[in-house]
Amino acid sequence: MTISIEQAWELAKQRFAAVGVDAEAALRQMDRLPISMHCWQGDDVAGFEQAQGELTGGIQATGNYPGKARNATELRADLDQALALIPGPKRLNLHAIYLESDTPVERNRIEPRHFSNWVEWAKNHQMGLDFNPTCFSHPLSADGFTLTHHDEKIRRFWIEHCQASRRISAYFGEQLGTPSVMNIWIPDGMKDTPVDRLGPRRRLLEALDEVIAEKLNPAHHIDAVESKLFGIGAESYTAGSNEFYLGYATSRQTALCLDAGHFHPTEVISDKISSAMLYVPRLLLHVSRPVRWDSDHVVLLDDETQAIASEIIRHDLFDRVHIGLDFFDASINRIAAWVIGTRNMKKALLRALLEPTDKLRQLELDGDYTARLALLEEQKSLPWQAVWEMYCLRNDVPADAGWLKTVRAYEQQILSQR
Ligand SMILES: C[C@H](O)[C@H](O)[C@@H](O)C(=O)CO
Ligand SMILES: [Mn+2]
Repeated sequence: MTISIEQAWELAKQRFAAVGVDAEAALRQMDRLPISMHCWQGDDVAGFEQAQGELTGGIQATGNYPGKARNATELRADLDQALALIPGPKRLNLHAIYLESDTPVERNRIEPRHFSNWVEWAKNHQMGLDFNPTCFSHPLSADGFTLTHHDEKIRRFWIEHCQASRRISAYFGEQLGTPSVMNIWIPDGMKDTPVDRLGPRRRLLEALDEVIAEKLNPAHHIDAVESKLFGIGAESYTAGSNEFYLGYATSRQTALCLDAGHFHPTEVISDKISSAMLYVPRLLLHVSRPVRWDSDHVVLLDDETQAIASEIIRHDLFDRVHIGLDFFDASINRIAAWVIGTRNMKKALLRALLEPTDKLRQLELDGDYTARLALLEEQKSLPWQAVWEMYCLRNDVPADAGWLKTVRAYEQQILSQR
């Protein structure tokens, strides 16, 4: 006998109701939690500038799976495929190098019009856009410094690039009716032990203050800053460290971006959310999967992804935490990578929404840690998957691994011809 998605859902609803959880309410909450998908998974962070150079800045996309997007039209078509296989609200996160122009445009001269096709596309999808200045893969970042550069002319170029990026971000927000989160990440650092750790950080502080000086409508644009521990070729010193940006975001009240791959190997960002939230107005998450280093593997439904989701749900941080993804795997089908990682993030959110948190909280307050552990473990095997499948059904996307067939067909018809 085959049990239908509807039948399994009815049974699951009763199982969750028995532990005090309203599964229907959980599905309603899912619609309040968009995931910002990163465009750069589709082309290995190459972008569409006229003079394309190599990927620099201490980050790497490894693998050469065929079929990567070569222009914005192809990237949008690939995104369309991925989006159609992921349930619920999504956003798209763009980098400045994904501009469209017939003639070369210097990065400090980029304008909203270079992104108008993206805005039209987002309108058609009823999606918000997020943005990032691109402070890497450029001749003026070749020596490893951008906003911290000791050469005032080069520093000015990157300040202007970030200022121009903010105006594009505000244009996204104004056009789409939802604020664009603009994240600043710079690769600046040193391979070997520096003598002067303070100078670059002081210059970064001043440069960022200039970048964010222009007042923009917070309904259109949100500033975020992203720290990092080290990059390839910048192993000994990173100017934009965790302490630097926690201080910056706290003192300037910008959003703080926590990337899962940007800390020491045993540190987890799930444990940083509750601390940072006490000091900064908003968080941006770059959910990623570091394997031994900041390797940007596809997000799994693993303990840390679950812990991140649980933190957001348990503390009702829906409106203060922006969930973005940051992985780029070039060794597998790139559309499948988006689908797997984004569905996993959403599954983690749903599982968190199906947790009997009030009961667990009470047990903790009562000091009954035995029951807390017992319940936490038992609820892992409640039938959340039946709720997930109903969510997929209602959103008209494949409930199970059936989505892979669609990706394979697209690979055969489209990707293999590139
Ligand atoms: C391409 C992204 O902006 C980049 O991955 C950045 O967010 C980062 O995490 C660098 O390690
Ligand atoms: Mn990141």
